[in-house]
Amino acid sequence: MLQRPTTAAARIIPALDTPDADRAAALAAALAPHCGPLKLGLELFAAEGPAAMRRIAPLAPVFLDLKLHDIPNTVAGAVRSLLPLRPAMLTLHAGGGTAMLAAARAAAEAAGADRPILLAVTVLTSMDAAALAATGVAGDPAGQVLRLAGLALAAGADGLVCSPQEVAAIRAEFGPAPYLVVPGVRPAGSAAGDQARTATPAEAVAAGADWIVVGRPITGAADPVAALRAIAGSLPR
Ligand SMILES: O=c1ccn([C@@H]2O[C@H](COP(=O)(O)O)[C@@H](O)[C@H]2O)c(=O)[nH]1
Repeated sequence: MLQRPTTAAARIIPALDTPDADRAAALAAALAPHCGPLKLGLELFAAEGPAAMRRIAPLAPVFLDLKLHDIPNTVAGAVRSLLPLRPAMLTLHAGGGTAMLAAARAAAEAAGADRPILLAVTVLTSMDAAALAATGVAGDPAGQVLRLAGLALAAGADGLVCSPQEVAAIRAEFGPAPYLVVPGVRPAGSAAGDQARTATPAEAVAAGADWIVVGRPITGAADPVAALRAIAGSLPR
């Protein structure tokens, strides 16, 4: 399994959110020497499929962010189908429940010591309290994040995806063991876009994030490598 990062730059996971495999590969080649894993998500996988993964994987460990969410048998099958691509990290929705997460873990075990880190997505960072309430979950998103975190870790998830605003509470409740991967980070002055629960990269790492996921602030910059390096330079040592 992938080890925790030991340098500031290695904490940064750029999100290669584009439907264009050539653009993703060019970004990956430029960014890989200056960052940690590279994130391949739904936009690129839906457009280009496993071929995109095969192009990116030689450059860096790949965080395959497909957010699996289906009945246990189907998710276990999807995990088995993805294992030959050798993702370093793989996401599932914690809301899929205990049986789904346990089935994913059992399927991933087939890859032995090289299996991907299984990350349970708690509450999407684009959701605020009102958006969450509209789904029938009243109250502060942090309460639901902690509830899903406990369920997911007990079911066999290795770590969690959460917003920077819940990192400290998760560390206080679950300690140092779970891998925490944190999107929704925004350098000071950059646009939040559709992200609702944000903080700066430095705040996320200071709170206890292992990795931060950064998409548009890097990929939308005139000089993505310079943007990435500026974020790395802002992180606590
Ligand atoms: O709760 C979540 C889970 C995943 N993501 C993903 O992270 C990146 C963030 O991109 P930005 O451009 O920096 O907003 C994106 O690929 C999402 O799919 C998330 O944002 N929140």
